[in-house]
Amino acid sequence: MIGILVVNLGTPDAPTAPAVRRYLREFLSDARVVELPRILWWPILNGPILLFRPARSARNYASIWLPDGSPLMVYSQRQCDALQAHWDQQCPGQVRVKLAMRYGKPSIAQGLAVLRDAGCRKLFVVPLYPQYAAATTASIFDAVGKELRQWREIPEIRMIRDWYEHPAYIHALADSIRAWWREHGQAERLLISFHGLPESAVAKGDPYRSQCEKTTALLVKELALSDDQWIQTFQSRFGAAKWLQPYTDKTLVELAHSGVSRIDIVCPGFSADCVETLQEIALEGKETFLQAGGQELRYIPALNDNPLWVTAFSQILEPHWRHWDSREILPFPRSQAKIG
Ligand SMILES: C=CC1=C(C)c2cc3[nH]c(cc4nc(cc5[nH]c(cc1n2)c(C)c5CCC(=O)O)C(CCC(=O)O)=C4C)c(C)c3C=C
Ligand SMILES: [Fe+2]
Ligand SMILES: [Fe+2]
Repeated sequence: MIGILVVNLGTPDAPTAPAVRRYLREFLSDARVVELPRILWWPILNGPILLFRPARSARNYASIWLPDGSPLMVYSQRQCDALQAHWDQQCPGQVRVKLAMRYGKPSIAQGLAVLRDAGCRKLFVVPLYPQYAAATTASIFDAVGKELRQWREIPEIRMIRDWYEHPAYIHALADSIRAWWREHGQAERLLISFHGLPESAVAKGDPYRSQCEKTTALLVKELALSDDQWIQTFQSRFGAAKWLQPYTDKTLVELAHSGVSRIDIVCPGFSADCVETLQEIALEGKETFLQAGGQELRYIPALNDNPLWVTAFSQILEPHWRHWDSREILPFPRSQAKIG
């Protein structure tokens, strides 16, 4: 049996200040996320941040909360259900997909235990981040390593690091945007917004910015957009330090002031919709743009459980399985191995 541990960031379990505080405490205590020396960071985190941010953040979560819970959890779980159904059909009984969250529940330790108990001796760990950042991807690998330190017998493991330029991912993104344009029409400008990162992380060698730029270059090429039809930005900055630029919110104002009235926004770094896309972009970004004089801002949903993404995901893993012992592993159906 092959196990696939699909890992996303994690999310509060309720849109309330206490639940958001618990979540932020765990998330922002991770030294991969905030790299300041602990002695400096601890009083800031336990002072102003955990005092004031949870209430404001909880209001943001409340504005996009779904009947079944936090969007990040709901869409990540649907994605895993769709992946499980895909492999149940391709090779019944041979693959087990399990969702885990880096912060909160279901934890990485719980996810690994479920796969072990299901008899998985070969394991993929797949962070749901197409672009590598130490703050996200490496933190998941840390947590997997930390948990496995307590196991006597560990499985054979492959960690999928990134897929920012994989043709199947680019193709799925482009197809989902084209499908959206067929249904809703195309605005004057496509804004391609990625989660931000402190500039200092890139200065220390994080490949995140160049991976985002490569994703954008491949995407606009596949969409055959000319240079005046798109713009790439970074959103969700946190704290006072300089983050990657151009900033999404400032760009929205500048575009409105320069006479652009209709914008479509897509966020290719988010595999599942969440507070950063549904609240910060689709609600707050829209308000910012309209207040600055723009007329329409439309958010193009993340890939979520789109069948295009399920196919792309299986294609991203495909070469990895082929390298595993073929006697134990299902032969990968040739029809699935082709891209396009
Ligand atoms: C120093 C702080 C942060 C870094 C660095 C950071 C990097 C980073 N984050 C994502 C993806 C997501 N972040 C999300 C929420 C979120 N991010 C931060 C801070 C940093 N992120 C905070 C404080 C929050 C919580 C919301 C808030 O209070 O503003 C989410 C959504 C979670 C959800 O529950 O919906 C995602 C996804 C990436 C990809 C990244 C580095 C590239
Ligand atoms: Fe974040
Ligand atoms: Fe945000």
